[in-house]
Amino acid sequence: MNQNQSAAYGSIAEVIKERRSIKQFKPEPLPEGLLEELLDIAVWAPNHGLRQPWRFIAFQGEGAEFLGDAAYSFLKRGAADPEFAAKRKEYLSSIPLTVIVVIPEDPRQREWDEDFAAASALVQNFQLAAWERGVGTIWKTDPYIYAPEFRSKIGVKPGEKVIAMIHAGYPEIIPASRPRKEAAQLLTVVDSYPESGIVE
Ligand SMILES: Cc1cc2nc3c(=O)[nH]c(=O)nc-3n(C[C@H](O)[C@H](O)[C@H](O)COP(=O)(O)O)c2cc1C
Repeated sequence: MNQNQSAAYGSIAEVIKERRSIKQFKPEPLPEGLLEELLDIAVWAPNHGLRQPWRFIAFQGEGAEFLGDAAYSFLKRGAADPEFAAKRKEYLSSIPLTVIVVIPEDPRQREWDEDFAAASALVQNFQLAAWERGVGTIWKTDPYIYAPEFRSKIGVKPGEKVIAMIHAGYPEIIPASRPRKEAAQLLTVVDSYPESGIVE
């Protein structure tokens, strides 16, 4: 990477710190091809054995309406407030783009953990690449992603794990950032041989 390239969009550190989770989006759709462009960046996430365990299901346009209806049939059946269910349906239907990220469930614990971690890195890559282009996202894990009926309606296969539902679009409102703990409060540095033989 040369200096000109790095100056084009701001540093990685800036993009990481300035990205915010966006809940309110402008109605305009994202440009054609942007979804594929963002995914082609996101898939450069580290992943063990280059298993690339993920696949994606995207909803936009009338697809967003379908997604809203699928969530509504789940929400209205539960104890949830009917007004909440209707509002959620309307909200989901209005989101310019929703991407579902899934991985196969792996009966081997290590591979399963690795694939989950790799797909999480992919989701963050997607969010950062989007933010760099002025597109807001939010990573959602709403309860319906665990509901068999909702999952099968939206094309998630048995034996697949939903890692994220990513909503995306141009931000209507960018919320203020909430501070993070300083690393110094969380960090244990071992820079001498522990006398007890154990890191305290
Ligand atoms: C695994 C995961 C699941 C999340 N699920 C939700 C969710 O279901 N609803 C929600 O409002 N935000 C969700 N978020 C977004 C967080 O609430 C958000 O990242 C956090 O409030 C910090 O805000 P920021 O991203 O703007 O810094 C999720 C984030 C992660 C990493």
